[in-house]
Amino acid sequence: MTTSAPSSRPPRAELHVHVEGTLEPGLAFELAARNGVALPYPDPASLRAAYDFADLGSFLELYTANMAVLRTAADFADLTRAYLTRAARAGVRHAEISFDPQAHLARGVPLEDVVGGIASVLATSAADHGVSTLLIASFHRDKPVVDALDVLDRLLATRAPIVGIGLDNAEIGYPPGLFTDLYARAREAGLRRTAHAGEEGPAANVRDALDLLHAERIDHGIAVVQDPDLLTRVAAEQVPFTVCPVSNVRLRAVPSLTEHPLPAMIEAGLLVSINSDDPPYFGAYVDDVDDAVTAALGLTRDQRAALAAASFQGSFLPRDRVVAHLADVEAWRVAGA
Ligand code: HPA
Ligand SMILES: [Zn+2]
Repeated sequence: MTTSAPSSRPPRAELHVHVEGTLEPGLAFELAARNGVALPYPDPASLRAAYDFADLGSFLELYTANMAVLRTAADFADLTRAYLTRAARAGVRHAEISFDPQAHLARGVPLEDVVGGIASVLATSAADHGVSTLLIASFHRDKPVVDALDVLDRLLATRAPIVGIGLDNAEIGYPPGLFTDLYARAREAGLRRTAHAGEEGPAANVRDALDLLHAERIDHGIAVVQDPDLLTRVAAEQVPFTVCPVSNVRLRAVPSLTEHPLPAMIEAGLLVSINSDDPPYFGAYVDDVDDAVTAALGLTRDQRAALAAASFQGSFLPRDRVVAHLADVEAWRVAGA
């Protein structure tokens, strides 16, 4: 009888990944050639070498510039497919994928092509990749709320297959309170709600995302450790936090993985998962993130299983699906015990 070795990584959900941020330099060059777009780098290796960031702003500049190669529904489909292929290898069983509709509208790419291209691949992701998927429309904090409201209305009018909304881009100077109308409208429309908060900004942004936006989940949220009262509250409420430790180091929100607040968040009893954010830009898909934090922080198998379990518990999946995934995580945990 043969027994297969226990998988080295747990099954997990990825809850914090921007589809535009999954653009590999090789695919960027392929799409550039296909669309007759010139990239200001001679080859993929030179582009990858530019993935060295001083802060969130310098990352957003390159991330936004590279979107120039995404022109057609087929481009968005290819991008999404490439991510799912790699995510499946990382042990991802469920992915909640964000996209930035405003970034593409600003470049004159029709909303239908963006949503249609991504959704065409997500529709069969479980069969094709063994990864179930949900789509999140993420709005830009540094653009006016009326702009976001207009795009949300268009997404609703066209019955875009989105499960919820998010909030991303620059954080400093753009507090959650600017987007109360957007989140109220999404809530009325029955959409789920997540928001980037406390990435570069203060813990108050996490509190405001919860209290003013009624966000159900917080993306990043690492600043929460600076506010003991808030930390106690989010632990009691089991608010999901989608933490991206490698992203935080690469964008210099945190000096190093060993100094990352992830252990403090775990210690406080938060419902915290680990995620990739923008994998090629930060040199790590979620399996690489798992390996890196495990090595840097000395995580135990039980702690890694708890992070994977939290990824399903923090998802927007129905309860019965969460329970089924939790059984798989538990099987992984005991297989290595
Ligand atoms: O981590 C992020 N923060 C803000 N905006 C973003 N857009 C892509 N990734 C991010
Ligand atoms: Zn993000």
